[in-house]
Amino acid sequence: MSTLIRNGLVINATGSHAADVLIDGEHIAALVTTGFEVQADEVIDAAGKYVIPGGIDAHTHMEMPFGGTQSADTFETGTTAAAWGGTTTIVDFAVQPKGSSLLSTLDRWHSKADGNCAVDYGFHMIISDVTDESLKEMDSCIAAGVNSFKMFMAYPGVFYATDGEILRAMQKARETGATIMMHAENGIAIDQLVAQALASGLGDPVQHGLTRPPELEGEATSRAIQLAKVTGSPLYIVHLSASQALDAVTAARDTGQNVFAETCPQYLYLSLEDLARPGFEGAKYVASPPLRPKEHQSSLWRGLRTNDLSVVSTDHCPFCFKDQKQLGVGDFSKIPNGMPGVEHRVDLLHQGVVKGEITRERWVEIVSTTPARMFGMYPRKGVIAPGADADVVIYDPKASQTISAETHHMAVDYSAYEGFEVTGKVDTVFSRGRKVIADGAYHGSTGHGRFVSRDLNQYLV
Ligand SMILES: NC(=O)NCCC(=O)O
Ligand SMILES: [Zn+2]
Ligand SMILES: [Zn+2]
Repeated sequence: MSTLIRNGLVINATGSHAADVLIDGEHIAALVTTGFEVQADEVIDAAGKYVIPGGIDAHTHMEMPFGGTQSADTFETGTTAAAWGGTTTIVDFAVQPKGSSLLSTLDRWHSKADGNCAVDYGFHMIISDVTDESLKEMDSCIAAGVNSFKMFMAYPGVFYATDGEILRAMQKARETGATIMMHAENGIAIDQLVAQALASGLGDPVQHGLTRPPELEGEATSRAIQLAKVTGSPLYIVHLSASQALDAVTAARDTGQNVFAETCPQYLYLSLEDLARPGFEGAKYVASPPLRPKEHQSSLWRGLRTNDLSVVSTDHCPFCFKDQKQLGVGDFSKIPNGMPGVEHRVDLLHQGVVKGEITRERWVEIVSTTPARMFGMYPRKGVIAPGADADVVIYDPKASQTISAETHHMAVDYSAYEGFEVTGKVDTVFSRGRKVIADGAYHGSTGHGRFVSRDLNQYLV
């Protein structure tokens, strides 16, 4: 089956030009001068629209166990919602329970995802038990296409790793070429602040933000950077939310250290004011790190322009308001941490283009090309070029839409962006040559999505 996308504006991270895109089977076969005679089984007119590489969301949590419940999207519902939003690859986190091996964890995540995804997927591994055995098993994970490992400086007693444990994992990463991803918040200090707030009778959702001050994200980020420097390991800071943390990343990058960071749409568009909504509404916005006062947002946009922030991922980790978030009524520390977003990342970042914060090429770079490069999928993914997977989105930059739980496809009963009016809309989505979204309908199938075994990082960004 071949498809010709005619008359669109092809946007890659490196530039934009008018071209027709020929898809043959699962791959992009050619970029052709607009109007040049080419035979294809199907021809789609993309006049007035953008043709961009499918989005890559490098940070999702489908079916993730957390705080006695699990995130509401399955791999099936979550990847279908991703497709609706122009994301054709997710990288989800396999979570090692304490006492389990990394390989049994990987098997467990494969059994959840394999045969159930609408678009392609890969895995990172969360190491919550640093033992001689788990460190050895990092080699087997790498051989199995999983070469990025997340660690936590937060959540003592659950995922938390000591500085010594982090140092050992970083040494192993240095030796193997793996990437260490860090949840950088000082969990030991935060736990004290949480206990003090609860002891004073302060249980509302806004306390989640007040007990996790930005300084404690800045401190943990600096500490992770120093540990990475000592070991010579590259470091990727996940879900960076605070200007203090960004300052630390910027300073390290200015000295040439291999430190990278992602932020998330919620930190660009939502704020502590949302956590402080009346009643229990703020629970919808509980995620860690927490939403920050609004003034952090301009620093984050600046970081995206200067490439001190290289990626925007969603940290999609949805919990329903009606039952799951209610676990924390009266005690904010029991609200399951996480927010939905996998469906809206490409659109929300396009608002950065509309408002003049970033160029449209930078938009493509942030939502697709850099995650592909950073996590060993480039040039298979992240680019419109001959030979690449035909993960292609036709995007209408002029269409408008209103985000709402009434119309979204994520299996969660609220939208963090309810009522947001956005300019731009996904028109058609191809996943490895298969048309999965077109004419306002889903045409994909569960099980089309394939596991992406990722190559070791080349640090091209
Ligand atoms: N971010 C969040 O609150 N939940 C998901 C787990 C994590 O990424 O730390
Ligand atoms: Zn995290
Ligand atoms: Zn996360």
